[in-house]
Amino acid sequence: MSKFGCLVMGPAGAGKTTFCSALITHLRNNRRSCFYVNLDPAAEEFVHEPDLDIKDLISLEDVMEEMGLGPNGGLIYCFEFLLDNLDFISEALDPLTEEYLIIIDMPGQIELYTHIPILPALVKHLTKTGSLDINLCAAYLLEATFVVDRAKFFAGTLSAMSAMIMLEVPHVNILSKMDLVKGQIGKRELKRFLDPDTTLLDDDTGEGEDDGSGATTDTATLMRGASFKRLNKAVAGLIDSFSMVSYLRLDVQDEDSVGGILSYIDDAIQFHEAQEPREPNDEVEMEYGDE
Ligand SMILES: Nc1nc2c(ncn2[C@@H]2O[C@H](COP(=O)(O)OP(=O)(O)OP(=O)(O)O)[C@@H](O)[C@H]2O)c(=O)[nH]1
Repeated sequence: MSKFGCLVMGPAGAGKTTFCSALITHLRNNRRSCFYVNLDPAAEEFVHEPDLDIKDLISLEDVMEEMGLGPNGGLIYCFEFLLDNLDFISEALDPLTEEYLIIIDMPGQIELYTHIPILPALVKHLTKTGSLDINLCAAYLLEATFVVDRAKFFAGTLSAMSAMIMLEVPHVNILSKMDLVKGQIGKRELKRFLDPDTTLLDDDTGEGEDDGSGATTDTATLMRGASFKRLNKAVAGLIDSFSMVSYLRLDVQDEDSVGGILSYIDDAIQFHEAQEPREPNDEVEMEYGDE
């Protein structure tokens, strides 16, 4: 029996749970079934109650208290415990038919996506034949407000790429909270972030703006000096060579935006084998300010 799922990832506060909730509302409005899995052992509040919640297996609060661990060490302990108890997931997901979209809400600790091999082990269990065999798409969220700080945006893009490389499942990148940049960035400029234009890293004037507070803004946070320029160039080359990096725009208040992203996720899942991904962002349809 085929199963379909979406693993929702991204840094802390990127809007993962809000996106899951918008997806569930959209699916229900369109009479589609979904099964919501919360894998964040610290998450407390949900618009839609999870159908499966890691907290019923282990809670971060208990781990921190009983093991004397901090929040990050505690989270890793929770995931190691989950990997030792994968039946908790299998037993819940096994009976689901292909009518369901399984939505998996992940925690935001960046370590999970970059340098600990816990996620690949989990994804392997979810996707490989012989276990659950779910056709899985990863959705990686990055906050649209990062576009005002290019160094931050490209660092976020590198972490999205890291997750992409580590998991080896169909992957969509999403710029979340588009409402927060509406009216602040022109269409042409926005397009340079949606299909990351690495010359943005060269646009640094080298001076930065000093607002008199001792802090500097925007381009001032980019690295400078000859060695930093070389590093920026190497990062740009790496992102350029990875031609699949592009972002979809998410505005959770806009039903069409949520529906559009769902259709990319559906496509990524269904046509993974066809190797003919759609080209996102050929047109920027929504208005996000004047040129
Ligand atoms: N303006 C705006 N705020 C949003 C949007 N999505 C989420 N938020 C807010 O951003 C904050 C974090 O949202 P969450 O959905 O909890 O983010 P998360 O990625 O699940 O957070 P963690 O699980 O803690 O990593 C909340 O205060 C949300 O209300 C959005 O599209 N627009």
